[in-house]
Amino acid sequence: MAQGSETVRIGTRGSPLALAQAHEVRDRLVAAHGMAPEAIEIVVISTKGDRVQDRELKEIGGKGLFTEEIEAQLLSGDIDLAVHSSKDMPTKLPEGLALTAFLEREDPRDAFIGKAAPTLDALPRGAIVGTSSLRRQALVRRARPDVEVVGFRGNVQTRLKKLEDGVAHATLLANAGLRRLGMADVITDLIAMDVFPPAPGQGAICIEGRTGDTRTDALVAPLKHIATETALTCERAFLAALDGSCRTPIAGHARIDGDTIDFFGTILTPDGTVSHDIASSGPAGDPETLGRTAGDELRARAGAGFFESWT
Ligand SMILES: NCc1[nH]cc(CCC(=O)O)c1CC(=O)O
Repeated sequence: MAQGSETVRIGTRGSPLALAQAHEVRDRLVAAHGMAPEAIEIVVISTKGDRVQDRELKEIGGKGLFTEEIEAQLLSGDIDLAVHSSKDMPTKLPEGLALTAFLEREDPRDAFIGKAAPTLDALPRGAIVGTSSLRRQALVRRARPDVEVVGFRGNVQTRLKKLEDGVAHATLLANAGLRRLGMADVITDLIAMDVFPPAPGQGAICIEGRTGDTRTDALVAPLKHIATETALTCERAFLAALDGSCRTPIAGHARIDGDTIDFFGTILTPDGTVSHDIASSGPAGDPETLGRTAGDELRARAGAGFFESWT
């Protein structure tokens, strides 16, 4: 392990959600291996995405906004593994790193947190919905072209505070994240996935490690959930085929049913007026092909102009 010591060092961002996830991984490692909790150290690493709070994420751009500094410490050996939300992970990782485990996915749905009304459907005309996610902005506009969407950055707590302060009448957050924070009581509705398909990877915690690091691979092996890994491989192949950047609203979700993967994907224009959907199924043994094929097909159907019209 790092620096020749026996201690396992877990790198994470410092947001309350990231810390909750890192602690969950620590607890599971302790339980799986009967380790002493002190043998696992949680190392908080500040990323560019955490530091820049005054601009929209799509303006700062670039992939790996929340991962670069963490990955540098993985490569240098300062940490042994990193815990992430799969949803925040770029499709391409630096040479020498890999996603070595996916924990069992929790509910992938988006939660609606409404002050003016309990559901998106019930919001009055002209109500303000705060969300900085391009996917959620586009999906809200598709479902409710008569409401106003405003950017809403910051961590989960910051966004809920803005809602309390009356900056918006409603917001949307991942159910899984709110549950991990013990904050599910703020939810007023869970939105059906056909109206509001989740982001690829939503609800699944993943572990990033060094390729070929057999010691950490063995350590995380008991935490692996194979159906989640299969689903995530499919969703990430879909995203990669679309060259998903921070600027394109993309939703995608794979579900494993026995030997079959059922995949559903959507791309939208940011204003929600144009969207393309795909539903396809394939063998669980080849999630990569299913995801990539779905992405290629949506890309072809949308046409090049679709992606260039707003970037
Ligand atoms: N970009 C922030 C982020 N990354 C992952 C989650 C939720 C937890 C998850 O999807 O596992 C969130 C917050 C949110 O979208 O509400």
